[in-house]
Amino acid sequence: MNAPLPYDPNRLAHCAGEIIVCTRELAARGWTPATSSNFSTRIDEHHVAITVSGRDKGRLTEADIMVVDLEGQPVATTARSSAETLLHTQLYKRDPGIGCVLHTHSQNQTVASRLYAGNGHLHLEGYELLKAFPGTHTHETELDIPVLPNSQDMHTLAAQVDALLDKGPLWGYLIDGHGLYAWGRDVAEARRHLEAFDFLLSCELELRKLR
Ligand SMILES: CSC[C@@H](O)[C@@H](O)C(=O)COP(=O)(O)O
Ligand SMILES: [Zn+2]
Repeated sequence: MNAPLPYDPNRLAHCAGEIIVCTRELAARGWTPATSSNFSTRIDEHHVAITVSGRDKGRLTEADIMVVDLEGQPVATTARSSAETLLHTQLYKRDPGIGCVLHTHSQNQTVASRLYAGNGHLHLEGYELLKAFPGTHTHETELDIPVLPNSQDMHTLAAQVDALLDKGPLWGYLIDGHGLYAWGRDVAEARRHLEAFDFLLSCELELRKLR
């Protein structure tokens, strides 16, 4: 077996700090109930900092962040990474420009995923906030958020995500009864996408109630 490639511990400390701050803020909004959700950032070409499985995401410390390689294998630790590690590493592996992946279980995300699972996607158009996504300069834009069937088999989910990514650019997807994945070049961009998706979902849910 080859020795694991080294990574810069200072870069890991930086990544862990970013994950901890971002995750605490999202947890404070109630988007990570009951230890759900997982978060990662890219350390370098070969390594990713990711949350340890099962930790309370509102109370993360550096000990709750570990390193995996792009195959999702732990590096220099016996800790167990997120059960959904593959859904993070598949994105880093496919696109070197991706620097951060955020997954949350907010009520908006979960309810919307249930309502639109039958359609396979939720259609958005006419919202100013669509400009939060790269390459979008007007509210006169259409965007479909895919909704995948849930599975406990990450290879099944990852294959469906790969098929979506083969079709064109994507910044996030819902999983039925589960939550939302969103990503970006760095933590700030991934978070902008996550917040935009959640806000747009909340608008669609509210409109459905009022109609
Ligand atoms: C606590 S139920 C949620 C989990 O099954 C899972 O969906 C999740 O988001 C968190 O899993 P984790 O292994 O802690 O990363
Ligand atoms: Zn989850």
